[in-house]
Amino acid sequence: MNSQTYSGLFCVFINPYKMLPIYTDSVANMYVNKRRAEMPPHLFAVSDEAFRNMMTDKENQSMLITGESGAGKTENTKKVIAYFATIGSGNKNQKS
Ligand SMILES: Nc1ncnc2c1ncn2[C@@H]1O[C@H](COP(=O)(O)OP(=O)(O)OP(=O)(O)O)[C@@H](O)[C@H]1O
Repeated sequence: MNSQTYSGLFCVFINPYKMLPIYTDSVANMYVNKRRAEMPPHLFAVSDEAFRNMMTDKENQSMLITGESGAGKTENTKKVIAYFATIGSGNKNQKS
């Protein structure tokens, strides 16, 4: 089950209110250095794009995480930070 889809630049997320195995390190590694179209819609794809743009353009990046109360903003923000920690710590899929 995937509760995420794209709408233009946005990744739309429906809060599943249950723990899905979609935020594991192995899933994170699958999104490293991938184009959007190569993988199913995911917060990690947006995160990876921001990270790559930061590294390529040497510019700070912003991510807008918005939604009504209880939509999952806090949880998703934590997942984004965890993704940056995962790829920032280096892994076999990451280009130097
Ligand atoms: N990705 C997720 N998977 C499973 N459950 C989730 C997920 N994201 C959020 N939830 C559930 O929804 C609840 C509310 O999420 P969260 O606190 O992130 O919302 P919020 O948008 O930050 O809310 P508020 O604006 O009121 O602070 C969480 O406590 C959790 O139970």
